[in-house]
Amino acid sequence: MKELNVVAAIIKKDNKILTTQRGYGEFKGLWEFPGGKIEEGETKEDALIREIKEELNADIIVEKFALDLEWQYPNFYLYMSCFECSLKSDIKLLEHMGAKWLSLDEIDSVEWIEADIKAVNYIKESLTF
Ligand SMILES: Nc1nc2c([nH]c(=O)n2[C@H]2C[C@H](O)[C@@H](COP(=O)(O)OP(=O)(O)OP(=O)(O)O)O2)c(=O)[nH]1
Repeated sequence: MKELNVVAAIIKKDNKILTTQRGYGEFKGLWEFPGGKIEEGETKEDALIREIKEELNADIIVEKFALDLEWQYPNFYLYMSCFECSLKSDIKLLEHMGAKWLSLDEIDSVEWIEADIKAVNYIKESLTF
């Protein structure tokens, strides 16, 4: 079974977190944490900084490790590490079809990719703004 190693950013601003809507592929239309696959030779932090630049044309500060999650998809096994981050610049959507800043009350108002449930629970229970 193919394995994917992915990093994801829980980007915080003004007591809200950023979620982005996938613009292409099998999860098109679902909401996720921006990020992507770790490339050969990269640290997780390097990968996250690169991915956020590619997807949102933004610079971030990776503040702290949040959680690791795993998910069995029909065609691959996902390992995803999530980090709490903040923005050093504005965002511009280069790959996603939408973005929302969600307060804690609004976390369940979007349809998250099913694998993200543990990260969503982390936000509800353990996130430090
Ligand atoms: N970025 C991100 N990916 C997620 C989340 N949840 C989840 O299951 N995934 C899955 C979807 C994808 O299969 C994989 C991430 O790969 P990706 O396609 O975003 O990675 P990439 O930017 O390197 O992609 P690409 O160049 O191959 O299009 O992880 C999430 O919250 N954020």
